[in-house]
Amino acid sequence: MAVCTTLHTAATAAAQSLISPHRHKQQVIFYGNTAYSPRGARHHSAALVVRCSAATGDTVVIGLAADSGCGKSTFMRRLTSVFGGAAEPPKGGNPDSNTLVSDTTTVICLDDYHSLDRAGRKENGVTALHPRANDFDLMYEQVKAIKEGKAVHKPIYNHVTGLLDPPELIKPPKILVIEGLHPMFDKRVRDLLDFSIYLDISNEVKFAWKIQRDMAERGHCLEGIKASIEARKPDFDAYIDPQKQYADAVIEVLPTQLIPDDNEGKVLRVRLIMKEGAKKFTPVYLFDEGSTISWIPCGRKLTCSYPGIKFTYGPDTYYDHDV
Ligand SMILES: Nc1ncnc2c1ncn2[C@@H]1O[C@H](COP(=O)(O)OP(=O)(O)OP(=O)(O)O)[C@@H](O)[C@H]1O
Ligand SMILES: O=C(CO)[C@H](O)[C@H](O)COP(=O)(O)O
Repeated sequence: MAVCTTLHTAATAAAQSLISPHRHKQQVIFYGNTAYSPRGARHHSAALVVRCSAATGDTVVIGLAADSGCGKSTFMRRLTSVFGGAAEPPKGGNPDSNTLVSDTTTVICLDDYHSLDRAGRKENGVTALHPRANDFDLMYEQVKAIKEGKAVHKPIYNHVTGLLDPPELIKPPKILVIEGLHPMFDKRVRDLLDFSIYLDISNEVKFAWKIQRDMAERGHCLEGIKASIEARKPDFDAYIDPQKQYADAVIEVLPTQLIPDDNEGKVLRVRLIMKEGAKKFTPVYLFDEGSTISWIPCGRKLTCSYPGIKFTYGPDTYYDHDV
């Protein structure tokens, strides 16, 4: 249950509240000469702002799953800015904290629930993707507590040292995002999620992104990155990839089909797969439900080799459910 307030910038006195059956919080801004309130009332030359917050005050929890180097941080930065405010590490805390806090949203990285540090994983011959290297009991207890409005002391996995650092305090935000390798792996944690997203990046694209990032920013050599990708593959297939069947939305990023024999990888094919009947969210469409758009630039006018754009919509099935 959410309480929503609509505010009209050209009619400041006109503010009204409504109760929505959806519990998630959102701010929707409609611009234009004519704006419609959710009840259908008409307002001219106004910007309509709808602000919703949970009537019960509990935290909305979003899960974002993907393999390392698949764009979780990049996607999160965009998402938190959509929810409001710039996301920053907790002030005065551990400089190597993986947490990001904004006005509305706290993003915690599930790497913080590694139960084995870098040396421990090496000793036990397991990768960070293996369930044995992660503490799902603590993950469940802490996400549940935050969802119920309680602060927790969450551990920190330090990616610089490879060690487990002293915990940091996480206060319950309006929106909690848990991002990492396993947000949908443990059923107890999965059941706490109000919405879940899986970034499904094809191998070709994943390798290109990871190689470029790890060489430029993390000082790894090409051979080392390739070896690490190979070593993680069996655990990725066993423990990470299967989570996509549970996601409310899957974003697939694949090589383009618009450029024959493309090896630059700059143009990508993206498929947004949305589960039908997700309880708390309505589907979104690139243009409009059911529409397909194709744009081919005129070769005589353009000197570049861009292949154009295609937006295609269609119903499908994915892991036995309608999408
Ligand atoms: N949407 C995108 N389009 C193009 N490149 C992208 C996109 N998202 C991510 N990348 C590239 O992939 C690299 C890895 O992305 P990012 O650091 O967000 O991944 P990550 O999943 O958070 O990784 P890790 O878990 O290892 O920290 C980035 O440096 C960026 O160059
Ligand atoms: O898959 C990963 C998620 O980010 C990391 O490899 C894992 O967290 C271990 O980190 P590091 O390589 O820094 O020891």
